[in-house]
Amino acid sequence: MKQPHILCQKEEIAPNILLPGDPARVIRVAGFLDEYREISWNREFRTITGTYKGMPVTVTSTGIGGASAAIAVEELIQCGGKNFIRIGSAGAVQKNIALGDLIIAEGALREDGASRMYVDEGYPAVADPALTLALSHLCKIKEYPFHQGIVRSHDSFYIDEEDAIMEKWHRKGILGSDMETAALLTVAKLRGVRGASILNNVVLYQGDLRQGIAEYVDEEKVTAEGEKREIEVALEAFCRI
Ligand SMILES: O=P(O)(O)O[C@H]1O[C@H](CO)[C@@H](O)[C@H]1O
Ligand SMILES: O=c1cc[nH]c(=O)[nH]1
Repeated sequence: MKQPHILCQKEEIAPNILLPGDPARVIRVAGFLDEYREISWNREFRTITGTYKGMPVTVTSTGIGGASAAIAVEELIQCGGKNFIRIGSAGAVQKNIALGDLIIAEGALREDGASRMYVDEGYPAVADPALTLALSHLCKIKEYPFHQGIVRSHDSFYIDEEDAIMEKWHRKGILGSDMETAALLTVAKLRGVRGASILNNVVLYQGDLRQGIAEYVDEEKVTAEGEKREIEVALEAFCRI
């Protein structure tokens, strides 16, 4: 049976799945694969399945926010998905994180609505240790600048209190801000699959949010390179678990 939002069924989906937010990133991942075929594209959910160094892999875009990310993950699990790595973009919450640096989430603050509908806030959103270790090990070997720790996932970009919230989490050592990591890690843990997240920094701490994201969309050099690195590292991580 085809899943109602992602429009995929069991035999079309690999156990190892990359989750970008943006459907355009799906096709940029395709460039790293030996071969691939497009399975479906419905709403924000674009899915391809192919192989990387002979290993089957699926890539599905989750759209913006925890609500759509949770739908994608739930339906992909129904199709046989077992290991999930988000390959996202984020804004830095620390000054030492440069554009294009990678942020590996050990866990996520749950400031999103979707994960809180699943379970109380006290339940931690924790990344799978094996996938996370593989991601950081690969960044080290390749000498890609990366930072590892807690990220914050939220639901609303342009709220009046944004600067004050970032300042608060800056003081607590949070590394970056995105919108889907918490939902992915929470749903993955509740459903007994592996979830991890690696993020490409596209906005400097206290930098201009609109400008950072616009430059990333225009494939500005440093953040485009960060994206290539997170894709490469995530694909390699699947080969090591
Ligand atoms: O680039 P993606 O993976 O979509 O990630 C980030 O970018 C979007 C906002 O610009 C949000 O989805 C946020 O989490
Ligand atoms: O600052 C940012 C940049 C990308 N995505 C976010 O959620 N926040």
